[in-house]
Amino acid sequence: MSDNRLAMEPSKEFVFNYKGCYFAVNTTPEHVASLENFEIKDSDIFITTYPKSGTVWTQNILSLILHKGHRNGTENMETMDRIPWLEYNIRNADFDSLPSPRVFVTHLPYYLTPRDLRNRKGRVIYVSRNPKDVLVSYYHFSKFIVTLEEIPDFNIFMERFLAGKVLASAWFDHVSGWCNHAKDFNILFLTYEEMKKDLRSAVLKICNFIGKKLSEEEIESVVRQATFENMQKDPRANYENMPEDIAMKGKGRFLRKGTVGDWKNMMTVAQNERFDEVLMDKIKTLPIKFTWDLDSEM
Ligand SMILES: Nc1ncnc2c1ncn2[C@@H]1O[C@H](COP(=O)(O)OS(=O)(=O)O)[C@@H](OP(=O)(O)O)[C@H]1O
Repeated sequence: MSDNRLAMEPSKEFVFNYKGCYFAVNTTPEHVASLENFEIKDSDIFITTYPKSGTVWTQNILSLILHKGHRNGTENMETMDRIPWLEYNIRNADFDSLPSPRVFVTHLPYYLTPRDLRNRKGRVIYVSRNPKDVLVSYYHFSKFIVTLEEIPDFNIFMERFLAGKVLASAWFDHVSGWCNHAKDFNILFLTYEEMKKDLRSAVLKICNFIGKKLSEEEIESVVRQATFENMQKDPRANYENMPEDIAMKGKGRFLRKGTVGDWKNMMTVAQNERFDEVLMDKIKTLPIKFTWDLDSEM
């Protein structure tokens, strides 16, 4: 294989492909396959995202909404124990014994989710983010998380991202798959940018969707603790106590910048044109309208 083609292939040391989707090697094809039959309860909630789209943010919001002890700081439970990863059950959580409503987090494409979920059982909160910011966030993340292949050259990382040769595969396939099959799910769509613009409204939408009534004061407390600045200071929200096998290499932070439009600080004019050439026509077919910076909407 030529050097160029080699550079495009994700290393098998880090990922495997299962039914057209790349997974990190800290799960197994058997575990992913078993999820098809995973039994869903009506009260279950799934936070579903493509990587770097606001997953941890939404996890923290759900923890704050659902758990008084999390909200008032009397409980100190790690986010990944409170809301475990469905396809990466790294702490071997017993999913059956989680208190109701159980909340899971996942990067699964729609077609690999549990069958019950695809029959409108349980609830899905799907959060998406403009893909240029996703790309830049993903690039920085891959430099400091042990389980991701580090690709120092941003050009190569971008080409892999555009070709779907990264963990969770192609951004467009993920988002369009979920949008096109929305009717199969009981689903709420949110964007990172709307959360950023008006966090309170996003929190209220989530409360309404999951049928949780909170007082004004409680809502205020959720919103306050879910801001970027306050989450950065919260070790639970900032994933400071990660297990060693997925820990950080020490060059970055989980909550890095938390802004809309950071891609402008990273992508050259040529890279931006290349990105648009590959993805922009496709993006325009999506029902979600992305915000590229806080002053402009598509
Ligand atoms: N409260 C709050 N406000 C604004 N932005 C926030 C917040 N919490 C997390 N983030 C940003 O979300 C990005 C990480 O995305 P994910 O949590 O989806 O990453 S992961 O897929 O779970 O690895 C990552 O984005 P970047 O800063 O652009 O890298 C985080 O900083």
